[in-house]
Order: sequence, then structure tokens, then C-alpha cells
Amino acid sequence: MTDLKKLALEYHSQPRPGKISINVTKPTATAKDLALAYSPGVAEPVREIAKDPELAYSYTTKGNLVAVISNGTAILGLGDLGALASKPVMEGKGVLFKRFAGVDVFDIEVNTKDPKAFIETVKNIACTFGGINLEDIKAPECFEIEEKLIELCDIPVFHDDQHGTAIVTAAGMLNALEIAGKTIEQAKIVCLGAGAAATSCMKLLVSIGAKKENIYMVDRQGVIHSGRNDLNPFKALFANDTDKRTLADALKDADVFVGLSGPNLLSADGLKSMASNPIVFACSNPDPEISPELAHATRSDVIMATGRSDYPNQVNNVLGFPFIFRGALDVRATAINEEMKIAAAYALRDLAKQPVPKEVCEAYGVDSLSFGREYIIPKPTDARLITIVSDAVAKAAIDSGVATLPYPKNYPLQSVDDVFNK
Ligand SMILES: NC(=O)C1=CN([C@@H]2O[C@H](COP(=O)(O)OP(=O)(O)OC[C@H]3O[C@@H](n4cnc5c(N)ncnc54)[C@H](OP(=O)(O)O)[C@@H]3O)[C@@H](O)[C@H]2O)C=CC1
Ligand SMILES: CC(=O)C(=O)O
Ligand SMILES: [Mg+2]
Repeated sequence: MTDLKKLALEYHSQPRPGKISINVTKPTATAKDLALAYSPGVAEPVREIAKDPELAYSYTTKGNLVAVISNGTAILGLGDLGALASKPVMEGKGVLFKRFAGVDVFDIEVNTKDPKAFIETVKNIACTFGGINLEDIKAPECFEIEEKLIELCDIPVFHDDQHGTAIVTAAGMLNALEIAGKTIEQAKIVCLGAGAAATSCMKLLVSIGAKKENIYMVDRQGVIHSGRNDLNPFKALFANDTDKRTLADALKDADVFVGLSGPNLLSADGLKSMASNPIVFACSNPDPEISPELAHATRSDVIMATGRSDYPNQVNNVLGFPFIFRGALDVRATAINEEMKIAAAYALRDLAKQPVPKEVCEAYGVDSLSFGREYIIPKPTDARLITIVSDAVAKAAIDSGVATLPYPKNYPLQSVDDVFNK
């Protein structure tokens, strides 16, 4: 057994199975307490909510509770391993929501691959929650599922692999391009993968300036081009009028490689053929499209990021979903719209240029961190994320008309401890 495997299995099993639990937030010591918490007192909020459903936000956890829901069809880059096997990841998302943004989570693993059955299940439980974070559902089913649930639910529904990933990728990309001395408008971009994460990442890059004709998307069949007749409508959006056919063709002189596919798919030769200061976001988890060791050994000018916590430049949706939902919940937004996503991306981009607090450096075992090739994006433990990103999202929700509450009195939050200091 490798060291990491042993440590990871011990971490998940000891001293108790799993890594998250539910806390009680009210007194429960006496008969009087129990008479309030349960029968007979509990009947009072029941009657009030029955009269006015909005009061669920006053008398229950709804307003701070997000459902992290998967069917396990695209668990990280491990593929379709089933609903139950996705539970460690979903519990992990719960840990990150709580640790970084004070958001409570129920993880829900739905054992069906049928989008209609999945939609029906989620629709029927949605009233429990203040928001729904869909996770690790494969393309193209994820697109139909998210679109339909947004239509059916009056709370934010957000497929994290699509939008969380896109927001963080956009932030990191703008900074990486700046460091490389290039612009998003001119960058030639190769995206390996054409699924949930890849499609949304490329769409967001286009909306912040990338040119569609400069994007080469590659799936298992090769470059997505206008001569192909096997493309679903989501891939067809990115069909390029080109004679490039293989990943190797697309990589030649490319400025950027974004990997949202699977392990070890970018070769040293492919990387060698890219333009100067190549930007490589090898974001597949747990194993990137190319290891940072191989990438750095191949090109001394590479600007390298992965989705992992144990290398510099972690381009991972953990920098997005906790803070985005925090902001959305606190103004009771009915949706997480494009304005909120772009506000989050720019807030993350800008934060990477600020001096980094000592505690963040300590958590990563380094003396210092500063904007540059090895630090293009903030670290998830940076306590300023909840202040800056959630604030930007809440303001964008208000400005774009999807907030149903005013700017919160306790904003900008200074820490997770401020969440209920209203
Ligand atoms: N760092 C981060 O924050 C995140 C990283 N990811 C990573 O992105 C990857 C994809 O996730 P997701 O979009 O949810 O999954 P999907 O199942 O929706 O998409 C997977 C895509 O990868 C493509 N792919 C897989 N293997 C190959 C291959 N050998 N050659 C070319 N293309 C290939 C598939 O091609 P085809 O369409 O032909 O089947 C498909 O387009 C995972 O590794 C995941 O860990 C995802 C979200 C966040
Ligand atoms: C990070 C993540 O959500 C994924 O790899 O699927
Ligand atoms: Mg995921």
C-alpha cells in the first residue's frame, strides 16, 4: 500500500468513519428545552411555516443549508463509479463548505443515471435547502439536469464542476496570461476534455475575452471540428473550422493547455511543441494530465497549475463554491447568474495580487508567497476569500436583480464566525 493510500484511508476511517457530522445549536439539557425543541414547542414553527413558507428561513436551517448532490457518474476524473462511491467526495465538499464559508451541507447520493428520475428526486427534496450544488454528474446529462432544475426550483442550483471550475479557471488564466505577457483575446487555447467542466470553462473564457476561433477542444475522438457528425449540441458549440485533427496538431504553438479530462494525457512532446511561456492547467483529479515534475523537466518556461492541494497553483473549484454560495445565501438570491460568476472570477484574480498573510504561508509550509509563476491564484485557506469573494457575489446578485434581501448588515464578513452576527 502506498503511503498516501494508507494515510488517506486512515484519515477517512479514524477516529470515526467519515469526516463531517451534524451539530446541535440550541440548548437541550432540560425538559423545558426539549419541550421547545420537540413536542409540544416544535408545533409552533410548523404552523407558522404552513401559513408562510418564507418563515422556514427564520425557524429552520434552510437558509444556511446546501444540498451537495451527485449520482456518481463522473467522480473527479475517476469516471462512473456509482452513487455510493461518490460519498467521500460529497462529504468532502461538505467539509469545504463548512470550513471555509460556514455553510451547512447534507450530501445526497442519488442512485440513478436517468436524468428524469434524478431531476424528479431533487425537485421533490429542494424545499429543504437554501441552495443546491450538483456535483460529479457526467456530460451531457448534467446540462439537461441543471437546466431543468433551475427552471423548477426557486433556490440557486449550481453545477459546481461546470461553473465553480470555470470561475476559478478564468481567474487563474487571466493571471497566468499576464505573467506570460499574453492576452486572453490573442491566446491560442487547447482544451482537452469536452464534458461538464471543459464546456463551461471555455464558455466563461469566451465571455471574458477569448476568441472562440482560437479555442481547440479535444475529446476522445480528437479535435472537435466542423466536419464531425458525431457531436452533441454542447460540443458542436465549439466546433472549429480547422484541419487540425489530433491533440498533437492542436498543441503546436498553442499558448494554453487546459486539461479537464483524465490522467497523463499530455505528453512531454506535446508540451515541447507549445509556444513560449506555455500555460498548462492540468486540472484532472486526482491525477493531472501531466505531472508538474514532468512539465517542469520538459519546459523551464512553463506556468503550471493542477487541481491538487499538494502542488503550487491549485486551480480547483474549492476556491469558488463555498464563497459563491455564502454570498448567494446571504442575500437570498434566487439564482447564481453570470454576473455573480464573473464577479467571483475577478475577485479571485485580484486577490492573488495582494500580499499573502503569514498564516497562509505557514499552512503551506513556505516562507512567503507572492504573485508570480508559482502563485497565480489564492490558496483555499486564505481567510480573505470569504470577505472578498462572498462580498463580490452578494453585490453582483443585488445589482443584477436576483437578490431578495438587501446588502447584509454583517458584510463584508471578516470570518466564518461572523455568519450569524447579524
Ligand atoms: N480542478 C477542478 O476544479 C476540476 C477538475 N475536474 C476534472 O475534469 C475532468 C472531467 O470532469 P467532468 O467534466 O466533470 O467529466 P465529464 O464526464 O463531463 O467529461 C469528461 C471529458 O473528458 C474527456 N476525456 C476523458 N478521457 C479522455 C481522453 N483519453 N482523451 C480525450 N478526452 C478524454 C471526455 O471525452 P468524451 O466526451 O469523448 O467522452 C469528456 O469530454 C475530471 O478529471 C475532473 O477531476 C472537474 C471539475 C473541477
Ligand atoms: C474538483 C472537482 O470537483 C472534480 O475534480 O470533480
Ligand atoms: Mg467535481
